[in-house]
Amino acid sequence: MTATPKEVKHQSDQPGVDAAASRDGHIAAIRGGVVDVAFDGDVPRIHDLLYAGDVALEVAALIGDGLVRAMALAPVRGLGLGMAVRNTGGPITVPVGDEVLGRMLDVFGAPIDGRPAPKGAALRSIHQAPPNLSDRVLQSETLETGIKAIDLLSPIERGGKTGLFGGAGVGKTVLITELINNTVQHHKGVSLFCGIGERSREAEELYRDMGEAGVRDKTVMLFGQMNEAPGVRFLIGNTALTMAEYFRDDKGQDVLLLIDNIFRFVQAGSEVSGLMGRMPSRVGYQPTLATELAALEERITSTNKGAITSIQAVYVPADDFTDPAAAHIFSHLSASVVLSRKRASEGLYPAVDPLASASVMLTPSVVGQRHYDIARAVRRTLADYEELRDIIAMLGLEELSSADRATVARARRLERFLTQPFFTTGSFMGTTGRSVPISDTLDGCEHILGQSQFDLPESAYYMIGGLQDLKGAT
Ligand SMILES: Nc1ncnc2c1ncn2[C@@H]1O[C@H](COP(=O)(O)OP(=O)(O)OP(=O)(O)O)[C@@H](O)[C@H]1O
Repeated sequence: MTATPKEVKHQSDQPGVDAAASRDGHIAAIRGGVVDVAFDGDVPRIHDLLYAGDVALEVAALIGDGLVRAMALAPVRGLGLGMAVRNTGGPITVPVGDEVLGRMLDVFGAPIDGRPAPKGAALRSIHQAPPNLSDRVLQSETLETGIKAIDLLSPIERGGKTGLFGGAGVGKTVLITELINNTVQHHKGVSLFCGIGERSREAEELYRDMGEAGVRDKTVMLFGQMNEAPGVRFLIGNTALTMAEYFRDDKGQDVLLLIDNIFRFVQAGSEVSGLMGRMPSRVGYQPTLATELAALEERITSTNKGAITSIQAVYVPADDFTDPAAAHIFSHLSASVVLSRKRASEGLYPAVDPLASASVMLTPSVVGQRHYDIARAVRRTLADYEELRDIIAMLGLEELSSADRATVARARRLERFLTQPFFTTGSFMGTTGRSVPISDTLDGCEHILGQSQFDLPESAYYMIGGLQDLKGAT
């Protein structure tokens, strides 16, 4: 490693280049969001922050002969070959502490909410090692969300990582916003929202929603959205983790970390990798996909000082769950809520696929025997119904045995009972949201599973809260 002097001296020794102190270099090549910089004196280290004018660059590879390859963290418009580049001599640092609460910040921890920069906060490098294995703790407690399908079939682990998987437009963002609405208010510690590569307007909407819900002052919002350079989308997760780690390690607080959308982090890594000249691997992804993802995901853990509970939306390209990005993300999670296009197309929101969603929490020792048995019975009934669907399509419902007909009646009511109106969609659905305690969800499912004849039509079970709402329908 090269020691770099703290002060930057400017001296002109090249025509057209105004700064060439031992720490300064000049642009040798520009390829999209990747810039090669040549240094005559000290060569920067990996992760050092460089500036070409006011465009920030982060060193990603050392090529040799004084040449480094860096990711641009802003549009490279205006940069030219030979332009002077200044090495700051250290990595990106961001403010950490209570000063960032209630703020909307970018990858540098700089404000994007129009208010002055957080003052007096300590600065910390965004690149940190994950905690030692011996410091990690596993918890066996669930985080109740009030969303029936999730609490019943894929309970979220407190201090664990949950993924919300789904293709385009099946309701990931709506679900994560509802989870914020239902959990942030009751959460005792702080919450961090990290927006990666999604629409910029969603950031603005969320900021307003948080203000309206009165939870903004215990929340930090970080955004590297789709209009930003791939380098920003790649690093914003590290910025969020650095702030989360401060609350966990220095303040001993519990942190709720919501990420929308972790797939965009992988995608940004693949954009950068292509520009860096690495050969693509499976399905065109970067060869370093697994290590890049692990470097980020391994930092999201709970230690004996505090817990980080994370909920991550995962875009699944072309609804293909075998996609390497989706498969790798999956391997880091303790619960996965899978959203299905078929359910969304039938209006069964939230479009949770009851057979594909799973959680390590769904064991009798954690959720209790009754919950476990009901969840299994619900799955079995829905799986049986899936098998009967083809027969019904070919021969009609009348050809089924009376036992099978009862299964179909139960399954169709369960499917509808597991839908629920959301608070966050109230404005366009014209309904008020419902948060359902798990005890009501269990009672409702148990009731449906125990019947073979139903007085009420299927539609009575659609978009309600607990069974009390059903009584209202009679
Ligand atoms: N719980 C719900 N209740 C009613 N409508 C919903 C619900 N969830 C999703 N929708 C409908 O589906 C649309 C898409 O949802 P959303 O934007 O959350 O999808 P997404 O999976 O995040 O999509 P993208 O991948 O494009 O970001 C919403 O605008 C809404 O019309």
